[in-house]
Amino acid sequence: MRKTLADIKRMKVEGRKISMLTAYDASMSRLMSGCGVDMLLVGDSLGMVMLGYETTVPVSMDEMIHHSRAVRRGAPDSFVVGDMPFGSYQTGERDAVINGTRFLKEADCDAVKLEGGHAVCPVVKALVTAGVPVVAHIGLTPQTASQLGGYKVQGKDIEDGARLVEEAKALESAGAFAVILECIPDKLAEVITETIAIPTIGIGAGVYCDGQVLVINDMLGMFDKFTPKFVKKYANLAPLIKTAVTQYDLEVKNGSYPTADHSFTSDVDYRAALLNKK
Ligand SMILES: Nc1nc(=O)c2c([nH]1)NC[C@@H]1CN(c3ccc(C(=O)N[C@@H](CCC(=O)O)C(=O)O)cc3)CN21
Ligand SMILES: CC(C)C(=O)C(=O)O
Ligand SMILES: [Mg+2]
Repeated sequence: MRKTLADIKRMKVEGRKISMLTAYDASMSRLMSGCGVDMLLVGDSLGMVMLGYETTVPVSMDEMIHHSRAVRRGAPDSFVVGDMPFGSYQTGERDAVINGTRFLKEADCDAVKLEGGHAVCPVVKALVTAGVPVVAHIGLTPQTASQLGGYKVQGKDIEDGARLVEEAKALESAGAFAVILECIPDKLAEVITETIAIPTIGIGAGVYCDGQVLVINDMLGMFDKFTPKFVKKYANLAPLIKTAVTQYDLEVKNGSYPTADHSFTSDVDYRAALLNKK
């Protein structure tokens, strides 16, 4: 059964932790569905993880829709959140609603996510009014990381911490149903979590958040370009993948793959019939 918005919001009230992971394709979302994870996020991190871009900035709406549709096909019963890419909500409420509704109409997403604080509150309000549930995202906001001086921990002094608390409150008032807190000190995340009534979902924001999110390829140990401090590798697939691919290459080249076990047979004597040979 697909969770509802009310189910997610109720989890904070009842003190049950919310688990979220990214998913980018149908094979993975199919494997992940039924594991108990409350929400799948089709993150614009797919630009870096799946498409080889250096940042999330170049990711397009069409790329996000393409991957969101795949995730939905693999996990018809999961709560899926589509990450609005850079440029899809910065040009005004009208564009944000046009793009946000695309995630629901074309990819059957349950909600969208977008980055930013006070600046995006009018857009959050417009989306929610239009019927598009919104997850907010503050702290380290990768789409504007260049303005933050890179992928750096945010809210490290009291002034910046206070700003993040105010942003969280404003986003709640604007109608967001949850807030992602990325790369902020754990005790600041605790204060934000106690201050707002909607769930906080942390990534590099410590244990006091109402939920957690990670990039699936990071936690499976199959993304080795960089590893943020907050990543815990629940598996180490990279060496397994490399060993398997190396072994396949060896066996193809030495003729030990395929064997009869992996081949199809027929009683027809093809050599005699087609080549007139015995
Ligand atoms: N594979 C992957 N995982 C992610 O978590 C992720 C992406 N890609 N792409 C989009 C953003 C970028 N993210 C990042 C990337 C790097 C750091 C990082 O290296 N942070 C430093 C903090 C340094 C500091 O300020 O002390 C770290 O050491 O973790 C954090 C988040 C999170 N998102
Ligand atoms: C890291 C999460 C929160 C995200 O925005 C993404 O995967 O794009
Ligand atoms: Mg993102």
